[in-house]
Amino acid sequence: MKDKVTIHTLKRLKQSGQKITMVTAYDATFAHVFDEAGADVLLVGDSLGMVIQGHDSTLPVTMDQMVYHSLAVNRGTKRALVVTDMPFMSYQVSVEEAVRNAGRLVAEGKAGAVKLEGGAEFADVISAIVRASIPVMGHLGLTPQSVHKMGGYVVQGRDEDAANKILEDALALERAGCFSLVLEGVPLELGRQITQRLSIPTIGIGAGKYCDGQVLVCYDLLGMNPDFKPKFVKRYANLHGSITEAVGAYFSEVRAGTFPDEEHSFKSKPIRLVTAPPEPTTEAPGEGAEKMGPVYGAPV
Ligand SMILES: Nc1nc(=O)c2c([nH]1)NC[C@@H]1CN(c3ccc(C(=O)N[C@@H](CCC(=O)O)C(=O)O)cc3)CN21
Ligand SMILES: CC(C)C(=O)C(=O)O
Ligand SMILES: [Mg+2]
Repeated sequence: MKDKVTIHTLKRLKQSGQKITMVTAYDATFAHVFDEAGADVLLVGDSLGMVIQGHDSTLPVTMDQMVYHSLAVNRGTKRALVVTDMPFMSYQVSVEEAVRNAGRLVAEGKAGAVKLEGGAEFADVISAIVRASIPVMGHLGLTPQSVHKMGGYVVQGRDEDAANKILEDALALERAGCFSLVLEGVPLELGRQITQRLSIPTIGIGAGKYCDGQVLVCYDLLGMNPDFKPKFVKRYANLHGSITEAVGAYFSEVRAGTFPDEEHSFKSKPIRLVTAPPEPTTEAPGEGAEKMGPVYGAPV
């Protein structure tokens, strides 16, 4: 087996100028495909609240759900580093709760690292988790758990003050002990400058080409949702189209009676079934007989 990716692998990739590949995964089957395809990092993103659960934000996602998906992704992964998002309210209340929850993701969910959103105001939380020997990935810029504070999913750091604040936060996260950080929804030039100023690798999503790596939500890059196409998403496949075609063909064949055919059916020697048909019932139909329909409820 190819060597497992660790936080040290990622630092070496930055130092040698090689890009880091990261994609979200939520289950073992997709994780296995992405791992074999060469992902360096698999992110069990709290975006699962939107793409798996159908919510309109990531806020309702719970710790138990992140543990469940993290374990599933872990089982499908051989080489990639599995990073699991800390969900909303699992690290904001107190340092103690944050360390305990990060510990659950690693101990119960078998994550190799955790990710949390926020800047300098979370430096104490991050250093406490790192002190517990749990690697932490930061996440700055467009931080979806702050959707109400941001007033929507809006690009961050467009003016000089906002850009400087994000750079300060990035430096604070590096000092606090993050091994890497996600930069989401910031202008290309800010992505470039932060990447240049940090010794830890930056992973961009809508943060331009100068980041040390890139991450996308797997369903976005695979083209699963024709109604979701923000500027930073590139579709490398049209799974929505392929799947619609595939299940459509299946439904047509079922309706036409051409599936299953002989090739997809089990054969045996000729068999004569000897079990007698049931005796006609003599009892009066009991309560609920009506609901059972004409076959069982039929008068005798
Ligand atoms: N499927 C999916 N992909 C994601 O990238 C993603 C999620 N879900 N859920 C969690 C967050 C939410 N994200 C989002 C959601 C919407 C936009 C969006 O609509 N952006 C517009 C407007 C940007 C602006 O006004 O500044 C765009 O065109 O990029 C961006 C990021 C990123 N994350
Ligand atoms: C988009 C990535 C960075 C993320 O945090 C998620 O998928 O939840
Ligand atoms: Mg997330």
